[in-house]
Amino acid sequence: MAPIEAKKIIIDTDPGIDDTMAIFVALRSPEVQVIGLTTIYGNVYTTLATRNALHLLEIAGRTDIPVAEGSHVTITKGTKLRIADFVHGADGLGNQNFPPPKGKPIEQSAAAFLVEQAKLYPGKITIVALGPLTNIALAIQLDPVFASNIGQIVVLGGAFAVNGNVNPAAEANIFGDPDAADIVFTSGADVLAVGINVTHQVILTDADRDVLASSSGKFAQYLCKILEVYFSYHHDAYSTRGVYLHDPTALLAAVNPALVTYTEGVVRVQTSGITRGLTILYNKQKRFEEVTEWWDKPIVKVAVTVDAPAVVKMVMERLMES
Ligand SMILES: O=c1[nH]cnc2c1ncn2[C@@H]1O[C@H](CO)[C@@H](O)[C@H]1O
Repeated sequence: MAPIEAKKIIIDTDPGIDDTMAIFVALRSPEVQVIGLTTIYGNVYTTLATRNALHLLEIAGRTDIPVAEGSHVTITKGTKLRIADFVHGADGLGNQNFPPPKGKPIEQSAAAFLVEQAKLYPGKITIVALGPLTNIALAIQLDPVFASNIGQIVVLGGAFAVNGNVNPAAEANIFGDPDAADIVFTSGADVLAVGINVTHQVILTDADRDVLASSSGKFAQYLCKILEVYFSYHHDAYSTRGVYLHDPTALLAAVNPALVTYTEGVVRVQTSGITRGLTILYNKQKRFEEVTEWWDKPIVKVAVTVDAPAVVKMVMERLMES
């Protein structure tokens, strides 16, 4: 039997402590081949996201993987960005003051890289989008066939029928660029949204962190250095005893789709007002009298359940390998 070809993935990322976990888990997942990282603002500004992405690949010994720098502004050229340094530390990596990386990003922009790779491997590439969706929306605008060329876009974002984490309406990645998110959700691409309604079920506990700390694995050791800021933020902001594994859950949904179940419908994003960033899924159960903003838009997938113990187990096992 021919060996199963590893799924090609590009991680669009704003590292970020949980981004770091997701990137490391991806590099330890034989089911996928990471063919590039593209960077975006969110947890940090884009320049720092690029620096951190290069640094993480150097830590992992994977400088063969290209990093393409993404947009510094929103899709509407907005420069007033919301940066979650209070969740990840000022450097995005738990205030560790790591030395600057030796490597450089490639010349191509993130959007151009995404377009090129989707053309090279039509239907074969999965984008795992861990930050605001500006780069993906730019790729959609750059190339009219990008949405059909791309295999799947797994979006870590949205708060479907639950409160957000920026405010009661909005989840951070969608709030970061709601216009871009609406472009992606209505593009016709195969989109799977993994929202915080799902990722808030996946918790790495204080006890799990102790187990990680006892591992001599390179990734486990590195993570234990940077996790403190993420844990203390969660202890202050939520009453959970542990941290949410947002980005690793989305990544593992791409690695093994059987870890989540999903429903299908049309997703629109509120782009203005007090509910800016709100994600609303129309489940197609009612035929409305009126023509709505949802009616003629393509269907996407929205995750509804996750096998949380399996996700935590995979994250732990893969991070603890030496
Ligand atoms: O409270 C928060 N505010 C802003 N960003 C957050 C918060 N909690 C987690 N994240 C970051 O945003 C994504 C999930 O929404 C995750 O990538 C996480 O790192």
